Amino acid sequence: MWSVPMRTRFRGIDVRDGVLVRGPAGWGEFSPFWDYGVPESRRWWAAAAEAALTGWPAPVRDAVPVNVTVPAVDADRAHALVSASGCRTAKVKVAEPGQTPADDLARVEAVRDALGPGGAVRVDANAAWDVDTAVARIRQLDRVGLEYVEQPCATAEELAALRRRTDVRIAGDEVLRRADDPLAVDLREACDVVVLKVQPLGGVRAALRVAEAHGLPCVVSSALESSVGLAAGVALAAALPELPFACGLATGTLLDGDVTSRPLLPVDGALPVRPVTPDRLADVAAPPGVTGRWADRLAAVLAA
Ligand SMILES: O=C(O)CCC(=O)C1=CC=C[C@@H](O)[C@@H]1C(=O)O
Ligand SMILES: [Mg+2]
Repeated sequence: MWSVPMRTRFRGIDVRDGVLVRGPAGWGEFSPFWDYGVPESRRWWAAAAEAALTGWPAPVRDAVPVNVTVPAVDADRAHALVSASGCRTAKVKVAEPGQTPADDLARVEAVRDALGPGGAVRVDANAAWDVDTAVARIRQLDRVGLEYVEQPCATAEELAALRRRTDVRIAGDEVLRRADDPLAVDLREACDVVVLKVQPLGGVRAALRVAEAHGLPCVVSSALESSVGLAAGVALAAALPELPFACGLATGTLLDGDVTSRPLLPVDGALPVRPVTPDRLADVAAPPGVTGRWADRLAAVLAA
């Protein structure tokens, strides 16, 4: 069990932790967020089991372009993060609690300034808006030119209603990864892009099936994993027949530490497709109380 502080609070999280498992095919990660219950966490376990027992399909590319992920920080910090990243695409968190529309606009403008006109800016609202609010906010943020807006509203019906009222592409994230059956959600009118996350979808092969079922362009993004979990995301991105957009897999830079001495961090806006060996487990070992909570959680997921 590992535990690492976040450099910046993200999604209300200050510390990220999880379980690594080793099997004949390699290492897998099980790290559902603490607010996720047992039924939802089963798919996260399936992803870890796949990595450890079976491994992943063969890659069709040897590098994966990635976006820098910009938390809900002030405009100056956002500018510095993007400038330091080496990435040509940035994903900016908007509509977070405590942030005003003016804060969001200032952050997005700073990111556009850091990237220059040739870069791509996307935003993620994590389902915070109703349709009318989304129309208004997207119109305002699109002043800088948006590549897409990720999960502006909660449901597929709302996304479809919004999509009829905006020219900016809509990407679906929670609508898929938190669905009871991600294969069965009807996204035809709702989305232009689907966001695939390996653990929430139950593994690399399961995510490839989701991609095939929806037939839309895909972006692979992380669940804020250690480099062991990120490697599964890279494997998915490397196995997709087409990869038209940068992926959200550069989140290693949000963690203040990692399970390996060779973390998966972006170089020139891309991650290499390569195995990750967790050789720093002793340095990032979770404290005893946290280890006990993970053991209980794993037992509950395996029991049912
Ligand atoms: O997509 C990225 O750039 C990084 C990953 C990321 O943003 C997320 C990871 C995990 C939980 C989420 O709140 C968040 C997202 O909503 O996409
Ligand atoms: Mg998202």
